[in-house]
Amino acid sequence: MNYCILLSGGKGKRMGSNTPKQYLEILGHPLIYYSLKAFQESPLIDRIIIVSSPNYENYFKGIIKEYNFDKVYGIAKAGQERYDSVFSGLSMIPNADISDENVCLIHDGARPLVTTDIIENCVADALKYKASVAAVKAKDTIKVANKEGFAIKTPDRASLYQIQTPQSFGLKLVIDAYKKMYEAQETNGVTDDAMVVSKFAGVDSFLTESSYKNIKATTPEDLAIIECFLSKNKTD
Ligand SMILES: Nc1ccn([C@@H]2O[C@H](COP(=O)(O)OP(=O)(O)OP(=O)(O)O)[C@@H](O)[C@H]2O)c(=O)n1
Ligand SMILES: C[C@](O)(CO)[C@H](O)COP(=O)(O)O
Repeated sequence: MNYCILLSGGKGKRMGSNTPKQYLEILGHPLIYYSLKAFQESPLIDRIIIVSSPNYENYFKGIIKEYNFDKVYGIAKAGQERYDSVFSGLSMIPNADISDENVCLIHDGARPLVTTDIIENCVADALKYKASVAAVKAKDTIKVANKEGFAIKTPDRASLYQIQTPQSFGLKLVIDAYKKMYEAQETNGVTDDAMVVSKFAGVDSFLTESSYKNIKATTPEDLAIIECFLSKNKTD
């Protein structure tokens, strides 16, 4: 039984819009619709848990019915931070399914360009390596800055990757790691799930090759790029 935790509980401060970015409409649908559809269509995903603010529960109930998104197992309540929302989603999984034979893909609802191929590769690598993160090689030269704003180091680009979602793990592994993080009260600076699994379960994630198109809507200019790729997908 493979799960997807689809995160839709953020406020999108960096986007600066009144509506949280995952509900902004592009080509007739809110962004969140596109990733929900991709997970619904993946033959490797059995159940989807959406994590959202209660204000959007009716929106989800509506599209689940309209588009027959019958893999949606539940809608969990979003937390204050991304990691709280992830744990809220994980907490909905029944004990009987908590085994590393089952994998859980954690996905940002603000990444609408995830594909069934990316999902397939993530599931395969999570089963093979226990932990996988979708990633692309950094294309730009990356500098490390000092506090005064001067570039002081240039890490070797060959070892730098931009990390995306899905982030995929054996179910027991990821749930145990999250529990340990809360027990230790060490949540400072946690921006993704691979960090939690590495620090609290000692398992490093395999970098699963993803696509440069799988971008996250973070700031307003991302929306034009996403619209361009989504419209291309429609005509391909
Ligand atoms: N408390 C939170 C915070 C984030 N997310 C989700 O996690 C994903 C990635 O987070 P990010 O891009 O940081 O979203 P926001 O927190 O909404 O953005 P910002 O940091 O600009 O406020 C998004 O799909 C977002 O909806 C969530 O479910 N619950
Ligand atoms: C998980 C993530 O999408 C990986 O790139 C990211 O860390 C989400 O949060 P951020 O605040 O945009 O870093």
